[in-house]
Amino acid sequence: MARQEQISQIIVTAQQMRDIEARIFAAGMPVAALMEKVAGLIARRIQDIYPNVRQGGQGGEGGQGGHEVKRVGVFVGPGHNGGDALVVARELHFCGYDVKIYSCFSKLKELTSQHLLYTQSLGIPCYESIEQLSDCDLLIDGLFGFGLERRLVDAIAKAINQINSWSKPIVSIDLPSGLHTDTGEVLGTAIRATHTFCLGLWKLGLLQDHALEYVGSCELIDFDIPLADVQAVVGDVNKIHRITQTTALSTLPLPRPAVTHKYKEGHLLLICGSRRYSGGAILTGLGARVSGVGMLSIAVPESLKPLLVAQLPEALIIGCPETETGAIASLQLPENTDLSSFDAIAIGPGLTGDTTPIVQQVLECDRPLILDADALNILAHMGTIATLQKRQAVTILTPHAGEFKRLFPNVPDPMKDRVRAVREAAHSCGAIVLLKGARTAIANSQNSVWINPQSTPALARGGSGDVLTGVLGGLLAQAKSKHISVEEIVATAAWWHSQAGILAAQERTELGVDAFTLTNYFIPVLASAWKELN
Ligand SMILES: NC(=O)C1=CN([C@@H]2O[C@H](COP(=O)(O)OP(=O)(O)OC[C@H]3O[C@@H](n4cnc5c(N)ncnc54)[C@H](OP(=O)(O)O)[C@@H]3O)[C@@H](O)[C@H]2O)[C@@H](O)CC1
Ligand SMILES: Nc1ncnc2c1ncn2[C@@H]1O[C@H](COP(=O)(O)OP(=O)(O)O)[C@@H](O)[C@H]1O
Ligand SMILES: [K+]
Repeated sequence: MARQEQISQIIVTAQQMRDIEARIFAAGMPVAALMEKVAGLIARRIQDIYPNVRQGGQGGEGGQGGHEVKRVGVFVGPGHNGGDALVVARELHFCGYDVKIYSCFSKLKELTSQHLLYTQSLGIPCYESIEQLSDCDLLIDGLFGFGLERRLVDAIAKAINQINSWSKPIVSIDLPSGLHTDTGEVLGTAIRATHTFCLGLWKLGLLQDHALEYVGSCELIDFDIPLADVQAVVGDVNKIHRITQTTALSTLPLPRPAVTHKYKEGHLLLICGSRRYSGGAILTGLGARVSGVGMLSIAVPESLKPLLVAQLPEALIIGCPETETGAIASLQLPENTDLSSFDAIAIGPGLTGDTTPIVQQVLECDRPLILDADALNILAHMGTIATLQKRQAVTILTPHAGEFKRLFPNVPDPMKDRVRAVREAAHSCGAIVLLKGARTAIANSQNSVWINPQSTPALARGGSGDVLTGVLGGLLAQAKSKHISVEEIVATAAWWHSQAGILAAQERTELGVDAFTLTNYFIPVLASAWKELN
């Protein structure tokens, strides 16, 4: 696998980044040389996106003409994030931008202090009041990077709030100042960046939901960290993986073997729907359809059968006896079939809370199982950890934050640190847990985590989770004879779902992605990614 791809799949904490940095320095790389290299890359990227108006705007984002600027304001903090910013300031000055610096710290790290002296010798003005930078067209945030651990208060907090109030484009170096590098938590206040140039390796905090309002569009500035150093620090356990197109495509059941048949390509059973929530069953079925699964059976209350047959003519619709409320009363599988006949089972969407015996029965079977929606709430009532401890086969839970809290009342609040929460949850119950959100996070019981780095708020709509359950079920069923880890399959389903949402939103705006429409975008996304690969 190409180096760039390997780097793009890694996510680190602040401590891991410090350890990696220490190895590079111990091997002989001078600190100043590394700063020079990194900041040079940042300066070049800034010139691409924000070309200097004096040079007639030759560059531009992606070379197509960017946002021209003349005056650049650079905010300099006390550590090496400030040092990076000063090197950027100097380079932009030499490229003809009008650069002004703000720095209000009495004590700077040695290297940062030297760079400040040199910029002053070049005649680049440095101010202690941010007001002097209010007329700039572009702002560079080099206040704090991964060294920030304490809350921002007093003058610096006030300055950041004021900078945000100007509504100017802001480029943050490494991460928006004020965000915690690991949790993405706002430490008092934080810069609201337009672009974040993350240095070297993806920092975990940038991939946490509550950081998203602050990070703007993120890109990685690769500065050739040796993979051996990364591997030595990150290791293979407790790893945090960033899901990419490459990992997703390598997991999908493509190409198919030339000689195969429908049962070899997986038999999925969906158990879903009720008289009240019939749509959930349809959407889950349509999700399963796009996965390409060989055989699809869907157990629904008898009264829903005609509806499901009309929507999914290729599926075997199993009409089950229903309760007075129109929920499935008992699973009435076809003759010669029991739950062990299926390669995977997904249960939950639209079931209602009246199906506890069904959920219990399914939990007792030895098939790979996905629990979603109402099945999760029923599991929470049964006692998540005690119930799941009895299971031998793979279990996947796909809660949103509300369901998550009901399932795992003793795990720290996912609103604060979703990655820690999902990790502790998976560890405590032995299942694979997919915590839905803007940056869906998946953990297994061995503390490994996968984060889906791109998505769209267009997916924040009723029914889009049902589609995910169907897709995931279909992929899981197809994986039966292939040596693909279940975690990778779950990660791939999350990636595919988001990419379908992104494509749909590009074509139809963020308001045009209802769950039914979403199902039409899975195959176009896959077709273009597959074409790119081959
Ligand atoms: N690793 C790499 O590969 C590379 C790293 N590089 C760059 O180094 C950056 C990390 O640099 P860093 O370690 O110097 O920390 P940084 O984030 O600048 O700030 C820490 C300073 O802030 C201070 N401080 C903290 N809290 C505070 C508060 N609430 N209020 C006020 N002050 C507070 C704290 O002071 P102290 O705690 O001692 O009081 C300390 O001095 C990294 O993000 C990247 O940009 C590149 O140059 C090359 C490649
Ligand atoms: N802001 C967002 N950005 C990206 N994806 C989102 C956002 N909000 C929700 N989603 C995704 O939309 C889906 C919603 O699922 P869920 O809440 O279970 O809905 P439902 O049960 O109605 O189908 C999840 O896959 C989730 O990750
Ligand atoms: K910063």
